[in-house]
Amino acid sequence: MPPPWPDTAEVDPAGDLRLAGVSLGAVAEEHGTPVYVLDAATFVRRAGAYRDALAAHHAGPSEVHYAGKAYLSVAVAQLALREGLHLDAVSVGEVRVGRHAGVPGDRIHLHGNAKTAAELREARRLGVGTVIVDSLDELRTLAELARDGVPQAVMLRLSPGVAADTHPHISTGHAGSKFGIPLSLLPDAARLLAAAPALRYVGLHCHIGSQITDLRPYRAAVRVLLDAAGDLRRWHGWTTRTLSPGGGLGIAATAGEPEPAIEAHVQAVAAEVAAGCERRGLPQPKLVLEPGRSIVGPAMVALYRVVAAKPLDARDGEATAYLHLDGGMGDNVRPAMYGARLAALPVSGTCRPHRLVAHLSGRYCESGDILARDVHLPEVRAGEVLAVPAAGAYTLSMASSYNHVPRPPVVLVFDGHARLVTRRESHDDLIARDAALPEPLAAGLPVPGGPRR
Ligand SMILES: Cc1ncc(COP(=O)(O)O)c(C=O)c1O
Ligand SMILES: N[C@@H](CCCC[NH3+])C(=O)O
Repeated sequence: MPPPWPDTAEVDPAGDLRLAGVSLGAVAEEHGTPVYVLDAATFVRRAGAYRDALAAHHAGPSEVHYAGKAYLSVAVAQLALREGLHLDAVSVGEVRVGRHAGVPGDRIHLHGNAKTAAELREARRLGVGTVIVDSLDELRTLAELARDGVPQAVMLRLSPGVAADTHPHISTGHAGSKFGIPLSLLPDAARLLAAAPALRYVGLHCHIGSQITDLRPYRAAVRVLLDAAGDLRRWHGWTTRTLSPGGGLGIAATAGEPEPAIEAHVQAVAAEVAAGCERRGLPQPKLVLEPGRSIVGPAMVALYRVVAAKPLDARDGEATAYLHLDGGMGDNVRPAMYGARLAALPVSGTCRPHRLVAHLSGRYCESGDILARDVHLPEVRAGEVLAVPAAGAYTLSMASSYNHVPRPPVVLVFDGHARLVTRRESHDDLIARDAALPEPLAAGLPVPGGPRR
């Protein structure tokens, strides 16, 4: 099937949807719904496309750092590692998943705009290789921590002042962004670094945003990084060994949406780095890219069961009905938060003619919990299972247990096999953190300072 479906998606002769040879209807029966299904082959092909394109188009060394914020689990960290990828972690929690999965500390970069001293200390204890510093205060904190005698490799995250055409919530490199060190503060950052002998400057980073389909802003961002590399060389004689223009490549989530090819993106970045270094007389750095969405997004399909089909009194847009699903904004907040558009098809009788236009409504107690509007579908009845493609990125990683609904499981499919790699959260998991009302209050004693009874 064409994108946005995963590489191995097909409709079998009985008219049922399969992934990696596994019936999605069978996955829904065995594991319940909602359930997320991860196609290993799609993940591996996309990870490999980055790795191979970088090797082909960049003259120096290169690394692909899988951005765990898009979606991270032990199995996914291991899959990324198996493909030779490194890990971009944005919290100690993500570092721990990586380390637990067997990712060596020196293959982990730690990002984040508000890392606390405690987090930085813990990251160092866990052996994190490079810290991507986001502010002058963080540089001071790190300099203090590195007085313990353990040197620390650092990259500076710059705020490049480059606007990317994407949703404002996921634009990160424009002037005024909360992320990165403003260019005007680069001299101060360099002075702090120079005064901290335990901090080792290795390079520069920026990230202009996410779900980006126009490649031009990447070129602009690379030029800003290379100008800064030239400044640091002039001021302090430093060599920028590593250059990372971040991640952010967009994907298609519905048929016909534009999706830039991974190789074209890598080639554009590498060409700008090569030409820019030559123009400035800088050595070719190690080039790092940090894709998240463009690797895992298209590799996952979410399965929901239709709980009720509710006809509308009057047409709403094109839709004549709501299909109430057993999931929604708790497992995929993207439509509510960014206006993301999603597609869907039934897993059985997938090729039936489209006779229905419906809104796919989530189960959460919010009017805004609509997963997709005006979706063209076959006549779907209550009880049927729908598959939503391109569901891998920023869905489960942003999931909540709103309404005390447990978060869904993940089933990995490969070569005719299906394996549960993350179990469903249970009601016991959700209750486990709660303590009962303290004894005196439970016994009805008055609360000091509270109203008299
Ligand atoms: C620093 C950094 N690197 C990489 C990424 C991954 O972005 P994406 O998942 O859009 O490729 C992000 C998220 O936007 C980020 O903030
Ligand atoms: N959560 C965002 C992406 C955030 C990128 C973080 N730097 C999304 O779903 O599109």
